[in-house]
Amino acid sequence: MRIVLVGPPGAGKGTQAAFLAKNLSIPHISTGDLFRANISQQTELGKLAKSYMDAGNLVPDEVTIGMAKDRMEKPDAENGFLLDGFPRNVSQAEALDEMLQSESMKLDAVLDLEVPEEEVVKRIAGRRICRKDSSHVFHVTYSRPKKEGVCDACGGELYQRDDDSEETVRKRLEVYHTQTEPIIDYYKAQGLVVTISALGKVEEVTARAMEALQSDEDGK
Ligand SMILES: Nc1ncnc2c1ncn2[C@@H]1O[C@H](COP(=O)(O)OP(=O)(O)O)[C@@H](O)[C@H]1O
Repeated sequence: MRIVLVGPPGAGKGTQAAFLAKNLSIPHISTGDLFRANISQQTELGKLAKSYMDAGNLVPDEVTIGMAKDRMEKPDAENGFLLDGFPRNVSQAEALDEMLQSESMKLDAVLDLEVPEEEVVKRIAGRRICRKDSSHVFHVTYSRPKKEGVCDACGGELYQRDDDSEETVRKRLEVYHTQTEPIIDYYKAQGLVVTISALGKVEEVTARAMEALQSDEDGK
């Protein structure tokens, strides 16, 4: 299966993607994680991306599309993938379509995670992420980790992302509305969009997503 996950920052895309990719036996490809790996390895690409990310802006398409394409061409992605954070604007969506068409492939579904705006700001400002596994996310506001700064799941160090300050979150939301949301209509025109609510427990959202993807497949 080839799936694209969309939704505002803080919708839980990364968390859901990790579970869904496991359930569906396809690789989870997150452009945000690819950028963060480049930042921690201090590559040229990482240095360039960081300035955009810290300001809450999109990294330029020239850089992003090439990086996403390289990752999708890896052997593990031959039979499918779950894209998280890509495409993030209409020109990236067009580039993805062109890339898939040239290989006679197509997307199976675009899963849209819906969450109210107030919830997003609350979730992100209080979130801490594990350095060992970025799908281990904790919210100091409600699921406080048992020991401050330590991941309950694996013992890794928890940190706050540089772009998770309230000011940057507001900018990321604005960028989401103006640049990313239009891809939902772009994909609706292709009949690919499946929308679910991202509220509730992590496992409830995963179950909702699996069910929606399944009935979408059955309906095709
Ligand atoms: N496809 C993309 N195009 C441009 N920039 C991207 C893309 N994916 C990630 N980024 C950059 O990385 C940042 C973090 O993305 P991500 O980890 O997906 O977090 P979130 O979905 O919570 O905003 C974005 O704000 C943006 O600067």
